[in-house]
Amino acid sequence: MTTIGTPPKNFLLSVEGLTVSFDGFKAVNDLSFYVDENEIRVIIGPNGAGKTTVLDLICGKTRSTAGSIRFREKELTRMSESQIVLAGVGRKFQTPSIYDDLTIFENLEISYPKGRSVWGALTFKRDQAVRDRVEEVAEIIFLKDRLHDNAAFLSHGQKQWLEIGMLLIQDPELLMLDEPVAGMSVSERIKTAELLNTIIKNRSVLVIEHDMKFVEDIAHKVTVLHQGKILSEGSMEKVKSDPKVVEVYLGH
Ligand SMILES: Nc1ncnc2c1ncn2[C@@H]1O[C@H](COP(=O)(O)OP(=O)(O)OP(=O)(O)O)[C@@H](O)[C@H]1O
Repeated sequence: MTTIGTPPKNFLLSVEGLTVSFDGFKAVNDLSFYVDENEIRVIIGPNGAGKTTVLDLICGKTRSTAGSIRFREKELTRMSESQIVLAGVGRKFQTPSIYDDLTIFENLEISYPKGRSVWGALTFKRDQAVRDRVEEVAEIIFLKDRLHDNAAFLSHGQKQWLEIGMLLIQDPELLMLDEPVAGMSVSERIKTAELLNTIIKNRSVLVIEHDMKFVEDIAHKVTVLHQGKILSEGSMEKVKSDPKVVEVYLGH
């Protein structure tokens, strides 16, 4: 029998029935959510709600017990961490993993994907393409005039931006960030919101965040997790006024 009707919408990321059980404890429990193209989605929720575990599952660091994670036409639950990166999913962890003794230029340069060059043996052209891309990314992360300084001299916030830049240079279609503004100054936080709004022209961003002011500045949609399940979902306005969210999270 054929079904006639509107085909399901093509989301960039479709998470369905996702479950992971650690010794019988379901840290993520039958979770479903959908992320659009060019969307900034923020996941919030109390400590232990399962937020980090969701990102671990998407990037392949943790294996699911059940459920599906569709990204474009690919089923990520069956792929290795490196295959998931190649498929276009970038993940930034809380602690920056930049090289302090290299310059900002060098940090970005070493993150440029190898073997993706269309120039073949024309090394000269490839080098120019890398330099152009490094400069383009440096501008987005507000570090264009610092390219030849060692990363050690950057502020905490600038180091976070550099690490975002090291992911951006690989041009991921989905970028996942775990508490990107933790420890940042107010002005750095505002610039980070600006940065995210620039980069979603070519991708979607999935962010875990506790800083509600920042969430208000960036979120197109908020997913509130509690005990591995969705407690509420929608605009910041909507979830903020949801009594369940106030009770388990925002009221504390
Ligand atoms: N590898 C693991 N083995 C056993 N339990 C785990 C593992 N990873 C996470 N958990 C448990 O799963 C639950 C969810 O943890 P998770 O770190 O995803 O929460 P979170 O929402 O990110 O919290 P926080 O805001 O504190 O970072 C916690 O109870 C945690 O102890």
